[in-house]
Amino acid sequence: MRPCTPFNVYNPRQDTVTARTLYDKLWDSHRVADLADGSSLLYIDLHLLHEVTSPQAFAHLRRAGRALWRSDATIATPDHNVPTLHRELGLDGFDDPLARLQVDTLERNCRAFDVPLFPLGDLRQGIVHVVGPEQGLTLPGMTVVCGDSHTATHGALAALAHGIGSSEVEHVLATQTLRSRKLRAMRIEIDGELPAGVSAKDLALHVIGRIGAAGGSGHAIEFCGRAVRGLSMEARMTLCNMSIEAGARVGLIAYDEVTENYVNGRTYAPSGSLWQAAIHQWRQLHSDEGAVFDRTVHLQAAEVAPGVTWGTSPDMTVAIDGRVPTLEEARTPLQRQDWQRALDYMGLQPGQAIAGTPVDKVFLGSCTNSRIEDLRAAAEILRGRRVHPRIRLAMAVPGSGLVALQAEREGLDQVFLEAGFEWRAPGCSMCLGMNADRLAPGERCASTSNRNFEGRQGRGGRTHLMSPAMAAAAAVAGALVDVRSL
Ligand SMILES: CC(C)[C@H](C(=O)O)[C@@H](O)C(=O)O
Ligand code: SF4
Repeated sequence: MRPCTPFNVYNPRQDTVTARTLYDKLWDSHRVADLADGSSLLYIDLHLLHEVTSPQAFAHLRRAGRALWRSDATIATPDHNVPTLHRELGLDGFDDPLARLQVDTLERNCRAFDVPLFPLGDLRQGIVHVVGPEQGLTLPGMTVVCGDSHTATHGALAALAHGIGSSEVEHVLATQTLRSRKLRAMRIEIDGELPAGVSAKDLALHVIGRIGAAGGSGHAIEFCGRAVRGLSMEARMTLCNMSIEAGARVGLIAYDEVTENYVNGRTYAPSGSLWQAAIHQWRQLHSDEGAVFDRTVHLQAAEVAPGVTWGTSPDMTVAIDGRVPTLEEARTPLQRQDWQRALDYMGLQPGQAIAGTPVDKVFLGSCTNSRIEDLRAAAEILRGRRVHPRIRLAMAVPGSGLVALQAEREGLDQVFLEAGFEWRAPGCSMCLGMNADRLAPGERCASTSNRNFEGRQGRGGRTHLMSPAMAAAAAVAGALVDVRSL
């Protein structure tokens, strides 16, 4: 273990810069001041807002008579509780008065405080973590915050990105800075290549299964190694998105050509000479040779198989050809208790094969897996096939209006509809059931989202997390199945 400071931090009094991690570089370049209690004030480049965690912050600002420090570094879009049907009705399409009030309040606050907004009905509206990178708002080297734990997603672009609480949302709105404590640095190196039919979601579940749901706590994780470099930008977002489910606030991937090609040409990305200047700097966004991490984990990509969760925590995960654990396999009495409770809640028997478990609903969406590549992967499985008659509802919920448009241009919406899926409007939807898209008690769902906690998708609902291809395969088979066997 090494102390985080001062040895690995750029010291302006010295001529030499010691080897730094990517996290060190992002931290150092945003540190405005060191505070007496050991925390630091970080400058925030981009602040993303949604309807659930911003209302109190605006209310407090109003009461204190404060303005926004930089409304142009702030952007908002409603996502968590928007309905995914009848969007042509606007606010009249909401059955839930609280959800309607929150979305209406977001729109009013944005008007009053001059915050750019992608509102309902705008093609750019969508899940905030899909929208930021898609628009080129999230850029390499930035600090990005949002009142939302899955802000870790944006770290895939070599940005320091994490969730903040409502009072911090207020602080950032008023000052464009955040009081932060430096995290420890963890490196997860994934060697080799992912086998055919295995995606970034399977890798994310594998990582969480190995290090545990609290394995990354207190750390900023940097994912590296050949398997990570081989991932597309969208796949990298899936991996970083799930860092929070491994207990880490931050997930990072170094800048490379994949990042550069993804960002180039996006609406808010720099262009011309600014682009040239930007890429010159961005190319430094990697951990230096010899940079020291507090913890390193090595994993082999060849060992990753299509995964599925069996329990009520994302680390209760198993390869699709595996078995639910028996209680005797628990390492501690506490784990045994957790597993017993999870098995009861999920209606599963210890030691049973996970494949073949019948499914009632299928949800394709969420900030983890609702981008165009996710929809393509699912559509590829569904083309020419039908949803099993046992499935009560299979829904595809694109991450943004622009993702939906692209999918429609490629005819993917037709593939979903012909297979028996519903094609819905963008939002968080059944990822957390803050709108009408929910599981009924006891219903079992094959879901591409990121959390399988008790009641997450509706009271008494049972969630199995998996990749888009695996969820599509479950829709066809009416049960959990190995997508490679279809
Ligand atoms: C509502 C919001 C605060 C929450 C989060 O922070 O993650 C949500 O997005 C979630 O996924 O549970
Ligand atoms: S899609 Fe799910 S995980 Fe992502 S921000 Fe929305 S509710 Fe949270």
